[in-house]
Amino acid sequence: MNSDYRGRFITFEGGEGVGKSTQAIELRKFLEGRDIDVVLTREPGGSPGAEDIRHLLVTGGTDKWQPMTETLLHYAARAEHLQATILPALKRGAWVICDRYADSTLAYQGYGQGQDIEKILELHKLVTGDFWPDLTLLLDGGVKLGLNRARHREDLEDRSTREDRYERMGEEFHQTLRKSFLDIAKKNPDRIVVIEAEGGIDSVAARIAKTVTQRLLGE
Ligand SMILES: Nc1ncnc2c1ncn2[C@@H]1O[C@H](COP(=O)(O)OP(=O)(O)O)[C@@H](O)[C@H]1O
Ligand SMILES: Cc1cn([C@H]2C[C@H](O)[C@@H](COP(=O)(O)OP(=O)(O)O)O2)c(=O)[nH]c1=O
Repeated sequence: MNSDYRGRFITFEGGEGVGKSTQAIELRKFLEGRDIDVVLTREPGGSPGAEDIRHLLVTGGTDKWQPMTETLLHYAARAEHLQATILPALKRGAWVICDRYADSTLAYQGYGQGQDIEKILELHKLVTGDFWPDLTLLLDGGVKLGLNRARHREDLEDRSTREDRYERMGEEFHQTLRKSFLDIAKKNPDRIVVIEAEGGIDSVAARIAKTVTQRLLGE
């Protein structure tokens, strides 16, 4: 537990389109129903400066950045987001739900794009003071299911502003990601819980509510 703060820090992780944003909203409803003050945010982004950096990362050609540059951009965004949004909320006692955080850097830039995992962990210490969530919910489901859900969502968006740079990295990349997230979960069993992403929104939400109740509400 991050005992310096009264609030709790919960992150959602997993591949594209597995339902992270949907379930983050469901979890907010669940916690607010228990009179908990909730801040819902996302990475990359979540503060004005970090949202500017997000735009550089999620649009344009798939190979527009050197992998090291890409890692540093994610950490630049995270530094802004932590200081401007996450830490102030936790200090005042709110619970922060964040759609992606540092496990995404390990999976995408580390396992996916070949950056050295130990170097990313060093960078994490340097930038965040080794700040990790109290609980991470890893949504795990078939890659095709996620990419199809994500594409369906994007069909509804304006083509010129689509945030689909990572989705265009190909199915093999996303298969690697799924294995990477499961590997990261195995290495961090005290922090990360794997949640089955298949099934309707309500049944996934019920699995998550049960986990959060057991792990953080002490019931
Ligand atoms: N359990 C579910 N069953 C069917 N469709 C879902 C489910 N969860 C989310 N969706 C839909 O799939 C798409 C991607 O979900 P989203 O929450 O945006 O995923 P992510 O944040 O992981 O990319 C959205 O159109 C969403 O409405
Ligand atoms: C936080 C983070 C995200 N990403 C990528 C994963 C996502 O494809 C993209 C944008 O995140 P997001 O909007 O959450 O994507 P989606 O809803 O489709 O899952 O940024 C990284 O590569 N490294 C990181 O550290």
